[in-house]
Order: sequence, then C-alpha cells, then structure tokens
Amino acid sequence: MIYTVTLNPAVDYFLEIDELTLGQVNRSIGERKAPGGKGINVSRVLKRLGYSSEALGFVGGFTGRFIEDALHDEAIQTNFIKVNGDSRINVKVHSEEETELNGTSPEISKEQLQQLESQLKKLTEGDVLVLAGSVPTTLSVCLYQDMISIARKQGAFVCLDTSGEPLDKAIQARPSFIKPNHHELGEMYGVDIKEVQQAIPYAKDLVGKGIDYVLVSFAGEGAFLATKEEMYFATPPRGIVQNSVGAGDSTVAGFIAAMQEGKTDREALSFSVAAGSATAFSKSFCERKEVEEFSQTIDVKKWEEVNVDENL
Ligand SMILES: Nc1ncnc2c1ncn2[C@@H]1O[C@H](COP(=O)(O)OP(=O)(O)OP(=O)(O)O)[C@@H](O)[C@H]1O
Ligand SMILES: O=P(O)(O)OC[C@@]1(O)O[C@H](CO)[C@@H](O)[C@@H]1O
Repeated sequence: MIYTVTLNPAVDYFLEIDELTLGQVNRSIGERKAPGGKGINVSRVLKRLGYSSEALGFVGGFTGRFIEDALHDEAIQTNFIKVNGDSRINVKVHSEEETELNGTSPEISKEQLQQLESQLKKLTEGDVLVLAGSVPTTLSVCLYQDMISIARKQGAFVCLDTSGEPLDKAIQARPSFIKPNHHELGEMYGVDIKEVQQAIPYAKDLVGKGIDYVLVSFAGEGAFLATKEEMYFATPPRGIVQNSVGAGDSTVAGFIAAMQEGKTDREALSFSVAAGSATAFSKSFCERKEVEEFSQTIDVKKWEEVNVDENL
C-alpha cells in the first residue's frame, strides 16, 4: 500500500488577478479551491496515474472537513488524525507572477503525534511511505527523521520531499528517495546552485550517505537522478507554464508510479519529469494520458553523455 503523510494540510485557494498591487484592493477574475499540502497532492496525482493511496496526517475544523470531503469525492482513502484547530488556508495568487501565502498549522498534541507513530508502526515490507511538505514550527525538526527510522525498520520504501532543517536531519535516517529542487539542495550544503553541473557532487554525496535515489529538479531546465549505479539527466518538454503549484509533487508521484510499474531508473526519471511538466502546463494536475505522451518525447541521457554546452 502507498501512504502519504501531510503534517500540515491546507485548503489551497487559487485566485486569478489581472495585476496584483500590494496595499490596494485587488479583485479576482477567477478562483477555485482544492485540498492541498504536498503529501495530499502526491495522493491526488497518484490517483490520476492509476494508483490508490491512503492519505495520513492531521486535519481540523471546517477546512479539515473540506479537505477530507474533497479527497473522498476523488475516491482517495484517508485516515487523518483530528486536531482541534482549523487546517490552514494557503492563498495562491496567479497574476503576472505566482505568489503564495501559506498559513501556519493548528496545534498538534503529543497524543496526536503518538497516534501517527502508531500508524507508522503498522507499515509492512513493500509499503511505500511518502513524507512531503513542511513540518509545523511547533513540532520537532527531527520529526521526519524519527518517522523515517520507524518506517525503514518496518521495511517500507520512504520518499521524502521537504526542505530546511527537517531535511538536513531526515537525511541521517536514510530515506529511500528524496526530491530536492536545486535551491533546496544548495541550502543543504550552504551553497548557491545556479547550474545543473554544480549540483552533481552534492547529489553524489547524498547517494554516498545511503539514499538510494536522489532526484534533483531544476524546473524548466531539467532534472537528474543519481543512484549508486548511474546518473541520468532529463530535459523537460517545452510548454507554457499555467500553474506550477504541485509540479514538484507530481514529479514525486510520477516516480512512485514508475517504480510500481517496474520501470528502469531511466524510464522512471522520464515519467517523473513528464508528470511534473504536464502539471506545470495545466491549470490543475496532470492526467495519465499526457504523462505517457510527454514521457515518450523526453530525452534522458547518462550524465557523462550530456554535452553541457549544447544541452544546458
Ligand atoms: N518551466 C517549466 N517547463 C517545463 N517543466 C517544468 C517547468 N517548471 C517546472 N516543471 C516541471 O516540474 C518539475 C518540478 O519543478 P521544480 O524543479 O520547480 O520543483 P519544485 O520546486 O519542487 O516544484 P513546486 O513549484 O511544485 O514546489 C520539473 O522537474 C519539471 O518536470
Ligand atoms: O507549506 P508547505 O508544506 O511547504 O507547502 C504547502 C503547499 O504550498 O505545497 C503544495 C504544493 O507543492 C500546496 O498544495 C500547498 O499549499
């Protein structure tokens, strides 16, 4: 079974605004609401790719009910732990640029955290656990690290997509797969990564630390996958970005779907990038058909075959 954990789910409130002006009343010309948070997005994209998963994490209040109902409407199983406060509302403004306003988490008690721990202790060999999104500031930065240790002990394959201190700590517990973007990778090593080739030694270092798959994404510039055996680079398709919210989560979901299908590492990278780009080019999330079509057109090379001057 695939489980996704979102510690801090959200109602994503998308507003389209012609020209956003700070300090003024801005009126939207279009809006929509969706259940959000990175783990939840992974569950939603997995569903579109043909895979069931169970969404775990903490929800509360009227926003929490909206999140659960919306997921059930999409036939996604949930087993959320209920908290007293309201789940946050994250505002995503689409104007000349994309601007995101993300809220904080409702309070989560020790008992509620213990319930999550009990859920993880029920994982079994062959399960996939996805830990994605920020850790609420009231919780320990070591939370993901602790969760990974439990899940790995149970024999689960653990995918992690987070940033900052929780990511630094979590690496020590050796997740099976991580997907930092180039800024997040740079942050881990205290460097500013501007070009793909700069990221290579850091990705290799992470593989050396025992992470089986390190997928580094560079938005429209490409993505590479480092494993013990090989390093592949994929050039994403070209298109018009409609909405980048959830593109990274789609990349994670694409990788998990590819693994479930027994695809090779090269194919898995192409499928993940296809899913990320198909989401970036759509108003909402990718659909399986377009991911398959993009995946056929994506050029994946072994890193040593990449001509940096020609390809980057
Ligand atoms: N301009 C673009 N053109 C094509 N594909 C894109 C573009 N931007 C993002 N993508 C796709 O989305 C994937 C993830 O993008 P990115 O590197 O920005 O990750 P991220 O920062 O985790 O994403 P997010 O914006 O969801 O947080 C890329 O690997 C690529 O497949
Ligand atoms: O505040 P976090 O947990 O870092 O990110 C939350 C979030 O911005 O990430 C998703 C897109 O990846 C959105 O659905 C959600 O609002």
